[in-house]
Amino acid sequence: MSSNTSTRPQPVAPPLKLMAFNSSRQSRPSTIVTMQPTIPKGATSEQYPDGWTACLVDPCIVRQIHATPGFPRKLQRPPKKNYEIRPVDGKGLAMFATEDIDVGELIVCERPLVLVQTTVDLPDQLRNTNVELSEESLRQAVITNLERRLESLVDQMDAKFREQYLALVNAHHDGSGPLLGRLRTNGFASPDFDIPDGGQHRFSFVSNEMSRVNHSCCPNSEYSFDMSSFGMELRATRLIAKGTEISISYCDQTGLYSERQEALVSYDFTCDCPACKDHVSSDRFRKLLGGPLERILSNRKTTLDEVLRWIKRIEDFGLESTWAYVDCLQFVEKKYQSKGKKEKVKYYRNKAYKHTLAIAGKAEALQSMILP
Ligand SMILES: C[S@@+](CC[C@H](N)C(=O)[O-])C[C@H]1O[C@@H](n2cnc3c(N)ncnc32)[C@H](O)[C@@H]1O
Repeated sequence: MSSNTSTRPQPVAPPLKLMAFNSSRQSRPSTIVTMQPTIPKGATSEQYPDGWTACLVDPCIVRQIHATPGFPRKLQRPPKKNYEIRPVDGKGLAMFATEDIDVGELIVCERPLVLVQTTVDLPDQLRNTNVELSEESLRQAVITNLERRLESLVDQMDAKFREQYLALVNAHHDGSGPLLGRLRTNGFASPDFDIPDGGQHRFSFVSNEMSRVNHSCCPNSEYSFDMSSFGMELRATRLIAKGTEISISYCDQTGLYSERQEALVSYDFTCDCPACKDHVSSDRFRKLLGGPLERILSNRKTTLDEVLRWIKRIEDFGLESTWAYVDCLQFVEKKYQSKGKKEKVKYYRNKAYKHTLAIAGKAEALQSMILP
């Protein structure tokens, strides 16, 4: 997810769309390996209740993961299970709150089933051929290649995790193959890794329970990734009342209706969230979240009341998972600070912290408390 009002790095992203395939014949081949970090060969899922991740990535990525301070920390689980997964009309399975869940509260923390580098080079036989191939043929060749690699990866998974992966939904009927289709339907983009070739590589995580969270353009939760525990974390971005469906956004929720529709096409459903139902007013507001709000927040003359009204409007449009919202909260905190209103400062600081925690995870939230 990206924000129009902040240049801060966004460590998480929505579930993947199939990546821009590298169709350059000259490109350097990347070595892709299959491995399971830190888990001894032959280990079973019973021995490792936190699970582990089958990786289909360049070996240098595995080295980077291993070099993360504290890796592999134990997963931080919520103190009590606060959700259930059950079918819902027209959406397949869905995740529901089984009690009220507060902003910033952890809902799910799980180790991904797979981590896959989704930008892959052309198979050797195609790279070495002199025959000109159409973009579509190249795309199909890369898809087939990745499907084969995924077959080998899935074959090596523990039986329980393999079963979980194969039970996921595949919404992609465009020649992706059953394993790549599942990756594309359920994948979450990972944080960036440094690759020595300097290329723009992309990675995708798939996990078990979190894959059951459906989409909304005004979601009530957000995903982040904690590298040291290698855990995917889902937290509430507004109060989720018991019985409410838990949702995330699969696309940039600050995008306009037409942009969101386009981004969602490959998931094979029509979004009927409030922003899509009333797209005229939601588009009008979303257009303001970019440049106009940014200018308002950087203008010294902007008043506290003005930004408090913005906060209310962002909440009315269900956009609390955006950086625009956090930026407004931090603006208000600073204004109260300049007025010496300690209680208000504490309140808004805590609110900004909880939202940053939900959007970007603990490391980023702690960092935001330290920064002036
Ligand atoms: C990541 S899966 C989510 C869990 C899925 N419902 C299941 O049964 O496992 C994504 C798929 O769920 C369905 N889906 C997600 N959000 C939806 C929504 N707002 N309305 C209808 N279907 C949705 C679509 O079929 C989509 O391709």
